Order: sequence, then C-alpha cells, then structure tokens
Amino acid sequence: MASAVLIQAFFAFRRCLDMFVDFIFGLYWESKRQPIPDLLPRHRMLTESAVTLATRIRNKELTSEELVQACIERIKLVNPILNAVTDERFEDALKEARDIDKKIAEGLPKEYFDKRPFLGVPFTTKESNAISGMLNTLGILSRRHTRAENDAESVRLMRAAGAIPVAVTNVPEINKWQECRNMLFGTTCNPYHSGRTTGGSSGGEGALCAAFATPISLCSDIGGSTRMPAFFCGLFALNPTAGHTSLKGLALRSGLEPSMAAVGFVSRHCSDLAPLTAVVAGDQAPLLNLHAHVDLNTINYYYVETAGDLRVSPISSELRQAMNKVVAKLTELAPSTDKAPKPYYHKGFNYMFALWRYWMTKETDKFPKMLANNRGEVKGLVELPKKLLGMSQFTMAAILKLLDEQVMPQVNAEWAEQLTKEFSDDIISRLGERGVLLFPSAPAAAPHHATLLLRPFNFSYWGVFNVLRLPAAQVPLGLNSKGLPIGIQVVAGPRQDALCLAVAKLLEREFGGYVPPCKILE
Ligand SMILES: CCCCCCCC/C=C\CCCCCCCC(N)=O
Repeated sequence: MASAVLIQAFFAFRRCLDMFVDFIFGLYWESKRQPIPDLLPRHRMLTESAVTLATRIRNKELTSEELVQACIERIKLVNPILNAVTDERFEDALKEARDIDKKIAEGLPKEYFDKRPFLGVPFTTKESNAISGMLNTLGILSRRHTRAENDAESVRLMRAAGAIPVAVTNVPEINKWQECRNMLFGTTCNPYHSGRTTGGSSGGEGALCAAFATPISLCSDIGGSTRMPAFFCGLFALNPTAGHTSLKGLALRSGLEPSMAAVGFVSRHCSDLAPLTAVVAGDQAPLLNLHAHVDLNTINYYYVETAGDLRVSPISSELRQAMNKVVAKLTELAPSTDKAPKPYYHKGFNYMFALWRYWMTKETDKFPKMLANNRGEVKGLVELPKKLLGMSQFTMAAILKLLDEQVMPQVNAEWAEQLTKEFSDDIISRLGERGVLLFPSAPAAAPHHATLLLRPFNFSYWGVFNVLRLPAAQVPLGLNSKGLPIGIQVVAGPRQDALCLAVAKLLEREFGGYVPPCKILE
C-alpha cells in the first residue's frame, strides 16, 4: 500500500515538474513562434496522395516536372521556418523529371508503369539514409563534408519504383534522440508551432510532410523514429514488422545484421502507406500481405490507457480522453458486444525503457564509436564538462545517451530476455491474426524544444514495439485545444501490418486524419 501511495506521489510530483518546465520554456518559445506560409493555389497538387499524383502523371493530367517544381518551391517557402532540409539535388531532380515526361509523351507500355508505381513522383528521406552524392553526415561535425557513395537499398528500391529523390532532411546525431537537433544543422521546427519539437529521429521528414513540402517521406525507426515525428506532426505512419525491409545504407549499416529497426513512411494519407511500404519491403512484401482485404467486423480490439513504467511521464488526461473517444467509437461500431474493445495489460509495459535499452546492446551500431566517426569512442564523462564550458562537438542529448550507455548500470540480460519472451508470447497469443492493440503514443502533444531532455525516456511508448518487433501504425486524431496534433498507435501481431492499416483507415474516416497546419488558398 505504502509503495502505491509513493508511486502516485511520484507521478503527481512529475506532473507538477512537467507543467513548471513547460511554463518556463513556454515563456521563451511562445515569443519565437512563426507560422508557415499558406499553400499557394499553384501548389494545390501537393495536397494529393502519392498514389493519386502517380496516376495523374501516368494519365498525362500532370507532368513530373510540374510536380517536382511545385515540391521544390514549397520546400524553399517553408524551410526557412522549419530548418528541415540539409542537402538537395533540385537541378538533377528536375532533369530526371523532364526525362520521365519525355518518355511518357512518347508512349510507354503498361508493364513499364506497373513496375514503377510512383513514376515521376518526388520523394525525400532522412539524411542518415544514403542517397549517392548527397550529404551523409548523421548530424555529426566530423562528417560535415561526407557524402554517400551509394544509394541505401530502400532508396534504390524507391528509384526503381520511379520516384525521384529531391532532398535529404535533418536528424539528431546518429538518429538517436527523440527530437531533431544537431550541432551541424541546428534544430528542426514543428509546422504547427515552430517553438515545439517535430520529434525524432525523422524530424525533418515529419516537418516537410506535414507542411505539404513532399509527397513521399522515407523514414526509419528503431525506437519510434518514424512514428514519433508522425505523432508530433499530425501524420500517419507505419513501422512495419521488423526484419522485412532492408537497412543497407541506413546510418552506415550493411543490412546483413538482425535488427529491431525497420524502414517506413510518414504520410498525410493513410492510403499511401501500404503501396509505399510494399516498395521498400522488396521481395519480402508478400510476407507482409499489405494489400490484404480486412473485414473490420472480425477484428478483436484491445487497448491500454497508460503504462506503469516509472521512467516515463504518465499519459496526460487530454490523450487519455482521445483514447477513450476511440474506444467509445469502436464500441459503437462493434457488430456485437464481444467485439467491443477490451482492456489488455502486461507487466512488460512497466519496463519499456529497460527492455529497449537492453535490446539496443544487441544492435550493431555502437553510438559512442559512431559519434567518433569510428575513430575510437566519445566519452560522456569527458564531453559533459566540455559541454558546460561550451566546448563540446555534441548536443546535450547525445551526451545523455553516452552517459546512459557508459555510466548507468547495465540491464540484467537474463531478466530482460526472460521478460521479453513472456511479454512477446503473451501479446502475440492475445492478438493472434485478428487482434489489434490501441496504445498511447506519448504523454502529451509536441513539447517545446529541449524540454524532452528532462523526460528522456518518454519515447519508450514507441520503443516497446520495436522490442516486440510488432507492426505499429501511428494514427492522427485531430488537434488539441492548443492546435497541436494528437494521436494513438495501432499495433498488430507479426506480419499483420494490414490490420494496422485497416484500423488506421477506419480512424481516418471517423476522426478526420491529418489536419493542415496552414490554409490551403483557393
Ligand atoms: C545520467 C544519465 C541519464 C541518461 C538519460 C538519457 C537516456 C536516453 C536514452 C535513450 C534516448 C534514445 C532515444 C531514441 C529515440 C528514437 C530512436 C530511433 N532512431 O528510432
């Protein structure tokens, strides 16, 4: 009993501290707020889905050059406020677009288009995902002039699908933080409120996509880096079942090693996620069965209101209400009472960060070595005093990550492996092939820049599903009273990615999906 009272007191104290921090940081960042420009009439095509744009190009209703030009103009309009783009290939992209238009005008066989579902559509990707010839700094100063020699496999597959790479976007150092800031390019800003974070690590992609500045946003996720920017920027995202997309060329990976990471997309349109994920899943796409028809009446819904992990902030009442609204709607739509959403819980949710932290030790990318550009290791205890003297090459977030890895006690391997197995077996047997888990995304909507340094473990609401290697969609549920996006996660069993997307589409229909951060001018 005493411990329960203590835990409640601890949470209450945390909530007060969070509100105090928000108030103080708010005083500064509210004064810095800059809205993004409204969408010009000649850029209205950028409101359409990638699938629609590809169809219009195929039907000669739109040229690839017009679309790429509109994308480049929109990037130039919003980037001074968002600081999302770190390198661009605008001239090459326009040349490739003109070549495609010429081929289309001359006439192409159906098979040519069928093999290239996104022919002529521009795309952007996070800078840690290699595009040959473009910067590949991973956000660290020692790599400021480093350019990729080859395309990442996911980039190669997107080019083979006919899409045109236009720019690469900002990430935190080595993709390892829940905001988007580094010492090379600075901080990327949220289109809904430039004084607030986009989330990380695909923060540049989240910002551009939500601001109508790119039709296709290629991301990656090992602890929430595709879903987090989607949540903070009001977008859809799918982090596909781990092990079905190639990681080759992502943050210098060979792609041969097993990993809980995956490549995925954020999008304003839920309908783009299946066809885009199919492209980067390559020959493994059939295993994900992304286009499967799902009879929603056969789905068993489960939900979790909040997690009992003492390291993370509890879910705010605003987001609990959002979850309750979804549960109420699904209860109303249920074909029978036994199909109404049921609560689910497992004690694994009390250790989300510890489990993620353990499984990160099994990944090949070693953060201290990569920060040193693979020349030795950066030491957190050395960088911390240097940072306090303004002499460190790294952000405070990177130093916290170093301290976590180099100073804090390691997680007990036997405990972590045992709990992960119990957790995984239980959730997979519960979800089966027709089950979907509705789970919170984050304790609150986009916080002001840098405040997440005081809540360094909150990304674990996403990271826990990387540990379980389950497919998870991020679904926007409109804006809160401050005009900031909110949403929830929709999780399914292994290779049941289509269930996540079917429920995401239902929620898009019922709750409206993506809400623009600016006006669309007539
Ligand atoms: C005194 C030490 C305090 C340590 C507290 C900081 C611990 C932070 C640990 C991990 C933060 C990593 C966040 C990664 C989020 C996204 C990752 C991804 N690429 O999907």
